[in-house]
Amino acid sequence: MFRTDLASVLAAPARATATPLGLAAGVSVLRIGLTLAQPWPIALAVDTVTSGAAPAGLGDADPRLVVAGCGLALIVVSLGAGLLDMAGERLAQGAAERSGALLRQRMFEHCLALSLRWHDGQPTGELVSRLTTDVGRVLDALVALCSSALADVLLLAGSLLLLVLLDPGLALVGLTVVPVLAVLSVRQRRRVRAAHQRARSESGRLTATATDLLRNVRAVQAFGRADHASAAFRRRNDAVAGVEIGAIGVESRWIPLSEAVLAVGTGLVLVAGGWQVLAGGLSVGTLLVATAYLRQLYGPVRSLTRLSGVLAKASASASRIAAVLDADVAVTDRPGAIPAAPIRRVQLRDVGFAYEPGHAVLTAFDLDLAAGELVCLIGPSGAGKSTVLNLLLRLYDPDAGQVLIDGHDARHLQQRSLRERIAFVPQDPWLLDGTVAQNIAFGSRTATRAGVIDAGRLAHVDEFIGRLPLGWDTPLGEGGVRLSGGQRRRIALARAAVSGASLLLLDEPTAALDPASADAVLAAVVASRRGRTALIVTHDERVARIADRVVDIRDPHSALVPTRDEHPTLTLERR
Ligand SMILES: Nc1ncnc2c1ncn2[C@@H]1O[C@H](COP(=O)(O)OP(=O)(O)OP(=O)(O)O)[C@@H](O)[C@H]1O
Repeated sequence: MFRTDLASVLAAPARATATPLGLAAGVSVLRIGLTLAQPWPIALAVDTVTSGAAPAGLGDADPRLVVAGCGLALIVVSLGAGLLDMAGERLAQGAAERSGALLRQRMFEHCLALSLRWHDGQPTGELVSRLTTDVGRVLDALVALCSSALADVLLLAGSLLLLVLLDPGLALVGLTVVPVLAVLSVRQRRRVRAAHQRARSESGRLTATATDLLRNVRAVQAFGRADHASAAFRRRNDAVAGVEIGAIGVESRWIPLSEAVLAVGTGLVLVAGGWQVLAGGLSVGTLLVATAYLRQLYGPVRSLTRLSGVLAKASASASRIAAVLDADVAVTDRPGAIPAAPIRRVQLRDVGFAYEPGHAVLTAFDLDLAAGELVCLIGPSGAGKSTVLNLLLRLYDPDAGQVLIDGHDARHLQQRSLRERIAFVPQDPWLLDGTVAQNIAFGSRTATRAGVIDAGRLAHVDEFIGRLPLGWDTPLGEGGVRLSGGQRRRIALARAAVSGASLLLLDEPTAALDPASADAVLAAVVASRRGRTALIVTHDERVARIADRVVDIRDPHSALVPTRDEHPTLTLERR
C-alpha cells in the first residue's frame, strides 16, 4: 500500500525528469566499473613487493617501476571514481529538485481545485507541511534511488561475481551473514516506517498550530494570551520532539546491529583465508583482494539497508501526499458543461444544504432574482445568508434542489466561466499581499491601470490613496494589515467594480463603516451596478433602502419593498 503510494506519487515527476535521472544512473554505472577496479593495483603492488619480482604477465619489468605504476593507477582510478560520483550526485540532486517542484505544483493546483468542504476539514498548516517537508522526504528517496540504488546493486553484483571467481569458498563464508541481515533489514524497515508516520503526523499538527496562532497574533496579543498560545505550541512541540526522538532511536539501533553482523562475516573470511595463506593455498595479495571485495560487498549491503530506511520514511510521507492528490472532492466541470453567458436571471429552487451532515442550513429554500434587479437578503445571524452567496458562486453544490443561472443548472456550466461572470465582495475582503492596484486588478484578468484607478474612484478608494506612502502602488501586507476595515472593504468593492461581471454579490458591504463612509460605499454600489443583477446580504437598513426588493431568508416568498421616503428609519412593506 505505502510502496504503491510512493510509486504513484513519484511516477509523473520522475517521468518528466527521466533524461537527467537516466544520465545520473548511467554515470553511477561507470563509477562502479572504476570502484571495482580499485583493489587490483593494491594487490599487484603487494604481490610484487612480497615476491621481489614483477608478476608473471609483466615479464622481467623492474619491480620498482611496477609498484610506481600501481600507485599511479590507484590515483587515476580513485580520482575518476570521485569525479563520476560528483557528476552523478549533481545530476540526481538537480533532477530530484525539478521533480519536487513539479510535485509541489501539482499538489498546489489540486488543492486549489478541491472543494471548500474538503478545505473546511483541513488545517492550512497541515497542508503546508505536506507541500514542503513531505515532498522533501520523497525527494530524498528519489535522489537515493537514482544516485545510489542502481550503483549499489551493480557494486554488490560485481563484487559478488569477482569474489566468487577469485575464491568460491571464501565467497561462501563471507555470504553466510547476508540472509541474517536481509531478515533483520525487513523488520527494521517496518519499524522505521511506522515511527516516521507518527512523527510526520505530529509534525503536521505542529505546523497547523503554529500557522493558526501566528495568523491570529493580533488576537493573541490583544487578549494578552501569549502564555496560552505558547503553552499550546509547547504541547505540540514537545510531542513532535518526543516522536522524532523515538524515531531516531528506532533508526540508530540498526547501526550497531548491522555492523556486528557484517563484522562476523569479515572475521570468518579473515580466519578461513588466513588459514589458507598459512597452508600455502592462497597468496597474501589474493587474500587482500578478497577482503577488499568483501568490504565492497558489505558497503552496498549497508547502503541498501540505509536506503530501505530512506524509502520507509519517504513512503510515510508519500501516503500523506497521496491523501491530498487522491482527494476526489473537487467541484469540477461535468462532461459537456457549457460556458456561462452574461448572467441575467438567477434562481434557487427548493435548495437544501448542510455543511455537516444532519445540520441543515437551508431547507427547501427558494429565491428569484430578475434580470437587472437589486435584491437585499436579510435575516438573523447564522441563518444562512452568506451560504446562499457560496452556492451561487458554486463554492459548494446544494445537497438538494437547484441553482439556476438563466435557466441552466449551475452544475452544467463551466465553473471558471461562471465565476468570471460574478463579482463578489465578501464580508472579510480577502486582500492579498500585493499593492493597492494589484489587489483591485485581481477582480479582472483584463484590468488596465486606467481601469483600476477608475474603479478605485468609483469605490472611493481615491479618498485615502493620497495618504498611503506610494499611492496606488503601496504594498498592503499580508491580508491587507496596513489598512483599516473600511479601507479594505472599499478596495474589495473596487475589485468588483473593475470586473466586467454581470452578477454582483455583496456580503455586508457596509459593515465596519462609519455612516459617511457607508453612504459613500452605497453610492459606489449604485454607480458600479450599471444595470447588473445584484444580491446584497446585509443587516444594514441603509443598504436595504437602495434595493428593488428585500427578501427575509426566513420567509423568502414574502416580497418586502423598501419605502423610499425621507424618514431616517427604513420600513419594509409586503408587496
Ligand atoms: N464552513 C462551514 N462549515 C461548517 N458550518 C458552517 C460553515 N460556514 C458556515 N457554517 C454554519 O452555517 C450557518 C450559516 O452560516 P452563514 O455564514 O451562511 O450565516 P449568515 O446568515 O451569513 O450569518 P451572518 O449574518 O452572521 O454572517 C451557521 O450556523 C454557521 O455556523
